[in-house]
Amino acid sequence: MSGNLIDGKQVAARLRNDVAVAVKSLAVTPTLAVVLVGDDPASHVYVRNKIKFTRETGMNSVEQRLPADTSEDAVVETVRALNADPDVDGILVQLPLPDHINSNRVIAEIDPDKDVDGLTEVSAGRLLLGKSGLRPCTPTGCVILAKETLGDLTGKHCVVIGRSILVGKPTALLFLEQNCTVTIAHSRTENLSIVCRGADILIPAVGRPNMVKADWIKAGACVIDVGINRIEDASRKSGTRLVGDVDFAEAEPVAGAITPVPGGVGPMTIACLLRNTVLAACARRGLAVPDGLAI
Ligand SMILES: Nc1nc(=O)c2c([nH]1)NC[C@@H]1CN(c3ccc(C(=O)N[C@@H](CCC(=O)O)C(=O)O)cc3)C=[N+]21
Repeated sequence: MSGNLIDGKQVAARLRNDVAVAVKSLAVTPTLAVVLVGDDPASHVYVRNKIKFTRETGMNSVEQRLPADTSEDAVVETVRALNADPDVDGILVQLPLPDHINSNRVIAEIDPDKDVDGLTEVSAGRLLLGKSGLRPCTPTGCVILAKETLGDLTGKHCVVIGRSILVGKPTALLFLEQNCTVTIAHSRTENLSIVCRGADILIPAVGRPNMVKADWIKAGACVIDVGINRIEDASRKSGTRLVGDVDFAEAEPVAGAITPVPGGVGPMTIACLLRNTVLAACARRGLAVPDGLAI
């Protein structure tokens, strides 16, 4: 491995350890509830991992598995029951939901104080207004990795490619909170490569394999690749492999630091979910943010 790799697996393992230490220090055991509707195999793998890590960090997990033909009303009722359960600190509704269910309606039902994905309107509003609240996991993971690499981010030019509600917009706001100068670039941005080349921190979050080329990157820049794209690869047993939005082979020699895919932002997303579960458990009880979990 080259010296400029940002090891997301290692940083995530450290954060999970910090979470475990924080959990031990609490008088209560935080509980994460995961709602999984249907039988999408990828979703089942993700949920299994989330539950495994939740238990490894000393927390409780409750799993609500519902069949694919569950009605929207029934999913809403499930969320309401978890809202009302005082033992549940965090609620995660695994996305995507089956086509006949309106995800927005289901997410809107989640108690914002239990919204460990940071997806509700109230969570988004709190982030925009700079109020305390639960922040989305992938964007938080990006900030932690950038600070791990660069230290204080004040004054750095951060270019986020992508304006999604899940990643692009909240990522821009979180880096603004770190006193960065933030540009949100997207599919309609003119001279995209030149805009990106101005970045001290470049964060592609588009979902297009190998889109970001070497000449989009300022020499020495920190590149945090949010893309997780499965592409065909006949040389693999599975016939596929994961790549990011960055053409890694080209970009790696130019970047000062760069996250691989897999092993970059992905593991941080799950670690930040665990962190949010502890933060939710503390905030609901009026407790301060535990040592080691502040950003
Ligand atoms: N309510 C909700 N919240 C989510 O946060 C959420 C979701 N639904 N639905 C699906 C997406 C996807 N997602 C990932 C998390 C970790 C990895 C991850 O750890 N990836 C590994 C590789 C895993 C592999 O090999 O397949 C890595 O990048 O190293 C990937 C994807 C969270 N999501």
